[in-house]
Amino acid sequence: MTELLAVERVTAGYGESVVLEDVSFALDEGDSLALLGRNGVGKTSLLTTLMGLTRLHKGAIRWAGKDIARVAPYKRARAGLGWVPQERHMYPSLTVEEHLTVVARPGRWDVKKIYEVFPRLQERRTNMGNQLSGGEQQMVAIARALMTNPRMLLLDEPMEGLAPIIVQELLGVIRKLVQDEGLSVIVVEQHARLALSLTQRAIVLDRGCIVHDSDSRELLDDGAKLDRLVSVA
Ligand SMILES: Nc1ncnc2c1ncn2[C@@H]1O[C@H](COP(=O)(O)OP(=O)(O)OP(=O)(O)O)[C@@H](O)[C@H]1O
Repeated sequence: MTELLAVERVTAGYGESVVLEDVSFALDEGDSLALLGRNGVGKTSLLTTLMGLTRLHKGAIRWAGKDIARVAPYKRARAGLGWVPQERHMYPSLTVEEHLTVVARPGRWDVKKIYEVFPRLQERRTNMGNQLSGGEQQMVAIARALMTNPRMLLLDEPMEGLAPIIVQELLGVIRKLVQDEGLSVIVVEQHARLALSLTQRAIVLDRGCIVHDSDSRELLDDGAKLDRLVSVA
């Protein structure tokens, strides 16, 4: 497999403050990673560092073989990093379909394919951004990122605040993207077991450092260790 993303000894933060320290990992095309850890350990900051939205103090970030440490966020998005932020960012004046078409870039993901994977969005295609449930908004946020035809999707707590039945529906969709479509993903999730069930590999952060890196299966099978690593004391 070809290396898609390499994070090498990255130390990053906000201004002078450091929230990620000496973080290293690499992912190949098609890999799926669960990024776990307690609140405030730096999971979101790792995603925003990949997008170029924090200050990189030290280290290197390589994307498809190129150093992107000094590349602007919009160019990283254009190069194939599809970020789905926690806040979802719906526009009340745009319909579901307009949310999708305004960001469309050429590639295998188009509105037709989106509706095959998210039939619920087809049903809601003429609804405005403020006429959607939380789960539907999350689906639009993911679908919108897919419309840019990314090579990797960065999902920041996609299940947050959603009812269990919607979590199951969304889980099915993300599983389809990872397993059937072979899309590379990094999933930040408080629901650690759900994230582990979706991915091949897991990294756990604690206070900005990687404290665990293994197959997702291995961590899922060791419940005591998982609880020790991610549960609130
Ligand atoms: N824009 C910012 N400016 C300054 N500090 C920030 C900013 N965003 C986050 N931080 C700090 O960086 C640290 C890591 O936060 P981050 O949101 O990355 O953690 P997290 O693991 O994603 O947490 P959560 O699960 O609560 O979202 C925290 O101490 C937080 O207060």
